[in-house]
Amino acid sequence: MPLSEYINNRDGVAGLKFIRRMYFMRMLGTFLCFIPIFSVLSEQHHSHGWLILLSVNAFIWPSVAFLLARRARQPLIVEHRSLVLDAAAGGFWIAMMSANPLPSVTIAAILLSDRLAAGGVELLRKAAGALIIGFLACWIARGMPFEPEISQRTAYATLPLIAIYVLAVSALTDSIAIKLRQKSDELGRIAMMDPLLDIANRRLLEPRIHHELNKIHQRHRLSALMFIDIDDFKDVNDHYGHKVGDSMLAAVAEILRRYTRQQDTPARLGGDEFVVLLPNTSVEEATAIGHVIMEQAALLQADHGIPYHCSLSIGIAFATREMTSATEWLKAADDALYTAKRDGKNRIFAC
Ligand SMILES: Nc1nc2c(ncn2[C@@H]2O[C@H](COP(=O)(O)OP(=O)(O)OP(=O)(O)O)[C@@H](O)[C@H]2O)c(=O)[nH]1
Repeated sequence: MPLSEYINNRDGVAGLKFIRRMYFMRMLGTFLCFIPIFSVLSEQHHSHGWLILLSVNAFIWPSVAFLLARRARQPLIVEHRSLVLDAAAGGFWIAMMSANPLPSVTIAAILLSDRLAAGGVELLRKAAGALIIGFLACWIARGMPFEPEISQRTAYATLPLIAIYVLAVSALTDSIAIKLRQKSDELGRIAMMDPLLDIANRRLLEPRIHHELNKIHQRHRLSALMFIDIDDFKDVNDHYGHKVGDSMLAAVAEILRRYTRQQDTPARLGGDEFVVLLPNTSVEEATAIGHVIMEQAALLQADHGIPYHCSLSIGIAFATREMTSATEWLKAADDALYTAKRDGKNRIFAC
């Protein structure tokens, strides 16, 4: 992913960070390019004026480009323009060096690969065009000189550019890759969570149910699926509004998080329906957990000021070796819940 795409997805603070990073990279790049270009120009006895212009390009331009981007309404567009300008300047200095091969090829390759990383193929195309135009304009104006000889001094002067800049670009790319990985992990986590309550959703629950079924098929053990539904929840919404309904859902989710064990997976399926996967759990243990959850829900009215007595119906189903899918097990738990509701609500039915 090009840097610009990464930055486009981020807020202004991160955009500013990007501009700062580019400032550092431009300072480093122009300084490292300055050394071999200065070496060639002085060997070719260019006038002081050109050496001063080179110094301005190397030491003043990076700060100007940084300020332009910082003050711009659309800093990224301005920064991209500066990157294209950098490429044109690179072409110009290559022509001024009479296309001296080692520094010319090194500078062109670094400029172009850097632009590819920063703005993808589109920026690369623009930068390559600017580099060629900058080069041809200056080269033709100078009578198309070519200087194939490389002095030892220029060869050594090019080495820091090759070594240090390539390392710096790799370090920058690595730090961005780490950030992208962290972002992707965070997005993965969000995708598995219910957007309203801080609790797992079906996307996380179903693979876990499937995994548990596989375990049950491998070695015989008892595991339960608990289906929980708030009784007459529609009345809560109708009488007290959705906000109170939402607080009740959040409070029930909190109870499920607190009163289930570490190996359990409490999740919200949708609406006022919750499911808890209880691996390696006996009938007594599952029923005891169900009772604790119901007792805590009954306390919500007094403890959390929820203006409605909260009662729950719970259906518990144990996996059988015949069950092959999460859907089958969920259906068995849903059927158990239906029985609890039908028998008068505010109760547990286990099968
Ligand atoms: N506040 C709130 N309400 C929701 C949300 N999602 C679904 N609901 C409401 O939850 C209610 C679910 O009601 P049901 O489970 O069908 O019926 P009930 O009133 O609970 O009756 P029983 O299940 O028979 O006890 C509906 O009124 C939905 O509009 C939500 O995120 N927030």
